[in-house]
Amino acid sequence: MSFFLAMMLDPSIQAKGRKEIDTVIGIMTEVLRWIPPPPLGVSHALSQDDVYEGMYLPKGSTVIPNVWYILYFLDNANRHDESRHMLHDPEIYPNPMDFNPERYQGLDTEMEAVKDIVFGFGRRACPGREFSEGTVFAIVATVLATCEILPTMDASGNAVLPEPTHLSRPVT
Ligand code: HEM
Repeated sequence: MSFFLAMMLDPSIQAKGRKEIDTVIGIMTEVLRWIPPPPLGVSHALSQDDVYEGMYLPKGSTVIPNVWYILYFLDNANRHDESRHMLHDPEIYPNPMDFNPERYQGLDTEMEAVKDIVFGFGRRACPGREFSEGTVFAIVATVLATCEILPTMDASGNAVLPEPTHLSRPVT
């Protein structure tokens, strides 16, 4: 849904994706960063006592990863040394609520860093990641190649653009 919303709001990105297949991965990554499907990841219970940034966390605590605004250490030397980054950190992703696939400049390291967060981390990271990436890529590429995503029109023929607002709670 985020993909269709983004394409409707900016037809120029849609046109670029249609023309240059290389940009599809950037579009796909930006869909995942812009509105991460699990904005608070998946919560876990600590199996042993832990300390995070000087805070003592006893065994059994529930930990909720704030993927939207998470603090995350990257060991990739090609990226920001010892940086912490979040999917909506304005220092890493300027104007984070703008949908801008060009922010990755086509660099795999930049795009992988987003997916390393969206799909969770450590031993319980999403086992469906590769499957999802392949499926989303196929859907995005096929839709862009065969369809034009347009907004609805009012009685006078003016485009009615949806407001990109989001709920701050889970939807059941
Ligand atoms: C865009 C699509 C998807 C996203 C963003 C996503 C994201 C996630 C996240 C954040 C977790 C929790 C990781 C953690 O605990 O740190 C997770 C777990 C999991 N995902 Fe996905 N997922 C996606 C699609 C799928 C698909 C298609 C499958 C199966 C075919 C799948 C199967 C699972 C399973 C089985 C777990 C639990 C792993 C465990 O607890 O050991 N996911 N996913």
